Amino acid sequence: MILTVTLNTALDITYRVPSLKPHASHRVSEVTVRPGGKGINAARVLAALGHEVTVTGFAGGATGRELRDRLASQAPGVVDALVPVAGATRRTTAVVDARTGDTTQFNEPGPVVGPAEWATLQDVYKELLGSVSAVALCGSLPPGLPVGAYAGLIRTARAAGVPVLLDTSGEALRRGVAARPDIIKPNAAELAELTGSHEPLRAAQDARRRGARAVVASLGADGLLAHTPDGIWRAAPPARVQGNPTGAGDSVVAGLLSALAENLPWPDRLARAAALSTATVLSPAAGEFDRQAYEKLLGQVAVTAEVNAA
Ligand SMILES: O=P(O)(O)OC[C@@]1(O)O[C@H](CO)[C@@H](O)[C@@H]1O
Repeated sequence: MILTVTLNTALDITYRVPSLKPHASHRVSEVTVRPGGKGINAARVLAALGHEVTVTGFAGGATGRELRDRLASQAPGVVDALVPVAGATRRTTAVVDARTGDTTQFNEPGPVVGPAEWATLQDVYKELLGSVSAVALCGSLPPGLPVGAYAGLIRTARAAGVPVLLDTSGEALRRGVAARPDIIKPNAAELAELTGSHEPLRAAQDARRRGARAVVASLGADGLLAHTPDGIWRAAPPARVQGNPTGAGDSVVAGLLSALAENLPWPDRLARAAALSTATVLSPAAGEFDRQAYEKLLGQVAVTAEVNAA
């Protein structure tokens, strides 16, 4: 069983408009609503790959109810261990410009989580850790939670002997890295913010020095860069694809955990993660991927070892 934690879950709304223009009124040609937030997206991909997966995090209000209903109906195989909160789960809106293919994202802050709710979440998490082989901690923190929330969850996972992956940003990432997670999965901007370096290889090395055991950086169309105790690799998909990139990073997380659960070596983990990520861009909504494209891409991702010159 794999566990994903999304402290700031979201009802994900995707609007498709013919052409997005600031200051203009738009007719939305297509609306997609999905249970979301980064860990929930990763869990949906893991379940589609055939893994047993449980999600925890917070859900509250009418949006939280809708999220849970949709999880039951749209995410078969994902076990719901979400913790109720008094505040309402946020909505996040992605607007896809059909002309350019560009996506613009609006993320609400999320409900204020109180100390008693946070304590309940930590109890549920500790109990779940007893029956999982790996855990991913994903996304932003809702207001009210301590900025070291993920760092605490990482320490708990380490004490339980469960491999832990962290995918967050800003100060939560900085504190989390210091708690020594097994893997972090920043994008280029998050890695640069953490380390002050815009050179991904140097930045990944620095992030490891700060405490991450392995770093897998998602570099958009340039694919993945992995800096690990076993070596350094780049994984590049065969070509740049057009589509909705929302959730592409969550599919990297799913690919890494899926291959970790099967005990695959790093190059195979990276090939799976890069293929899933690209296949997610080709599907209309986060948490979903084009299976045919994924299977084709798996054999086409180029994974190359890099010599560490630093
Ligand atoms: O505010 P966060 O937690 O950083 O990001 C939230 C979010 O934009 O990330 C996912 C795509 O990765 C969406 O499903 C979700 O709504």
